[in-house]
Parts: sequence; structure tokens; C-alpha cells
Amino acid sequence: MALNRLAIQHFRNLSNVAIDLQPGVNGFFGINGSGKTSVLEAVHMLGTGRSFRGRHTGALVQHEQQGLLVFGVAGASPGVRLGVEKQIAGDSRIRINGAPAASSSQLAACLPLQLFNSDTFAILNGGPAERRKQLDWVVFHVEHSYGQRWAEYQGTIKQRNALLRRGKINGPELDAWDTQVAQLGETLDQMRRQVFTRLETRFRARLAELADPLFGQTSVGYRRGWRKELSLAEALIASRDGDLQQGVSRVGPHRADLRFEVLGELAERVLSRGQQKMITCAFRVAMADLVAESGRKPLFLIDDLPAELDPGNQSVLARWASESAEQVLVTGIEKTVVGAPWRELGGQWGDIRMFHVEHGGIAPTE
Ligand SMILES: Nc1ncnc2c1ncn2[C@@H]1O[C@H](COP(=O)(O)OP(=O)(O)OP(=O)(O)O)[C@@H](O)[C@H]1O
Repeated sequence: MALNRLAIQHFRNLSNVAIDLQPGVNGFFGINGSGKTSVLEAVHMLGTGRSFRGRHTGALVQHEQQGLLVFGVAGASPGVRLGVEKQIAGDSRIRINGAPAASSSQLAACLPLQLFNSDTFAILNGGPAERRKQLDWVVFHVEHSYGQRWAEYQGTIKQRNALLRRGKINGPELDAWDTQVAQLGETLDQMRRQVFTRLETRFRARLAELADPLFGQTSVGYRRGWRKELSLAEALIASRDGDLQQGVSRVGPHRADLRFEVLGELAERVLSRGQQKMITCAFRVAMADLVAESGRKPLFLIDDLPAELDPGNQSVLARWASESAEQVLVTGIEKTVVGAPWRELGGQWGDIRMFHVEHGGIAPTE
């Protein structure tokens, strides 16, 4: 779904801006510190309810202001009106078509987003939580009951952890929570596994488009969060003693991970940083491919592409975005450099709407 209108108030150095975006590519250029990343950050907030640069609202609200507001209209006319308001004092409101929304997952369902920045390019080296989040983004968009099931599972794990911390290791109470954790956990794993199989196929197809033969030797595996030979119920019993010592449940889908390998070695140990970034791009684009098949092409937010990829790889990502995304918001310092990989594509994707970002103001340019 494309974002047609974007209005931002008191978000970092963006005081009060309102712009019309086009489907296809929207480029934002300006010097360091002008506010380019803040534009992407505000759109990210509109699609997820949070920033990608930390959770502290006080850092996002413009100095000397009390709250921020991001508003957008997504999709074909009349479109869906999305609004996020956050106050430093702690109040936070999400509105969809003027009505209060219960959770940020409702925003995510309206505006699927994929972010490409220096942090997301580091997915191979980071902890499992970030990789799990990627898989869950796809499952959430493909399996509609997943969000609800995941919330229920998190609730039961929280209860189990509370019992463990109180030392209730063998009581019937723990048995009851284990039964629930096992049932919900097996369901989540099944959903993830089905989606992962489809995702892996698309990932391999994207890798096959890259010239470097090493990418043909790259694979991704899904680790479900407990030992292969055990059911989750058995794994929960087997891990009780250790769980009790640590006061936390150590097995289950909340411990799942993805493992990227090249020729049987962890990819991060074999590949250069640039190669790792292209693996990340291929994976994220494969994620978008799968979500697009379920009817909603995502919006890509791409921060400072020239700083991350060489010109050849920038062209690859631009082409992939033109196939998998509904819309792209891309930033960079130089106007001509921001536009270069997209202009090569010609057609609708080569016709970029450019915005100059300067001291927190945004002006459309030719
Ligand atoms: N809460 C805030 N209130 C006002 N200004 C802020 C706030 N937080 C950050 N800033 C300023 O907002 C500006 C925008 O930062 P942003 O990261 O968006 O810039 P950028 O154009 O992406 O820069 P770069 O090219 O260096 O990455 C910076 O000058 C920063 O110091």
C-alpha cells in the first residue's frame, strides 16, 4: 500500500511539514543533520507505532515541545487515515480513520513496511531477536491469526516465568501453564514453519539473481527454539530444572532463530560486509515478495543507500524494489546520487519525486 499524504509535527527537527508522495520512488536529499532520516523514522512510526532509533519518546519529540504527531493517508482514494500521537508525559494515541486503535499491529496491517538501513544490514551479526522479528513480520502478514496467537503465547510465557521465579517447579499450576505453552507454541511453530518454507524458496530465487557464485552456496535454516527430537511439552519438562535456576523459560518459539550459512559455515564468518548486506537485501526482498503475494505490496524505507552499497548493488536493490514494493522512500546527501539507481530503471520507477530537506523543512523540487 502506498502512502499518499504525510504530515509530521514536532518530530525531532521536523516542526511542521506536510507533503504529497507518489507511488514509486520519493527521494529525500539534504546535508547531514537536515532531517532526512527523521522523515523515514516518522513514516516507520506510522506503520509500526514506534521509531527504529530507540523507544524513548522524549528523544523523538522536538525540543521544547510536549508531544509529536504523525499523520498519513494510505491506499487508493479515499484512503485509510492513520495517525500516531505521542506525549512526553506518556500518553500515546493511535487512530485509524478517526477511530482509536487498540494496538500498533492494526497500523502494521494497514501499512506494511520494510526498512533498509545500517542496523538492518547488520542482521546476520546481531542477536536472534532481530532475525525472529523478520520472520514474524512475514508470518503476521500472511497468517491472519498469528498476531493474536503470539500475544496469547507471550501472556502464558509471562505467567510461567512468574511461577518459576516463585519456585513452583512441580506444582499442578506449572503443569497447567506448560500445557498451554506447549499447545500455543506448537501452533506458532507450525505457522512459522509453513511460511518459512515459502520464504526460503523466494530467498533462493533472489540470491540466484546475484552474480557472485558464493550466493549460490548460501542457505538459511529455521531453528524453532527447542530440540528437534522432542515435542514442546517434552522439552518444557526436560528444561524445568534449568528454568527454575534461571527464573525464565528457556525453550519455545520465543527462542527461535534463523541461521544463515555459506558452505556450512556461519555466513557472518565467511562473507564480506558488502556481501552480508546483499544477503540481507535478498532476504528482505524475499519477505516483501511473499507479503506482496497475499495482496499487499510493502513500502520500502531506504536510508542512505550510497553509503551502504556500491553502485552495482544499488542498482540491484532498486530493481528488486521496483518488483516487490508499492512505494519507496529513499534518502541521501546528493540529489543526483540518490536518484541514480532509480533513473536507470526508466518508466514509472525512473520518474522520482524529489524533496529537498533543509533545517527540518521539506520542499518538493524538480
Ligand atoms: N528531539 C529533537 N528535537 C529537535 N531536533 C532534534 C531532536 N532529535 C534530533 N534532532 C536533530 O534533528 C536533526 C535531524 O536528524 P536526522 O538524523 O534526521 O538527519 P539526517 O538528515 O538523516 O542526517 P545524516 O545525513 O547526518 O544522517 C539533527 O540535526 C538532530 O540533531
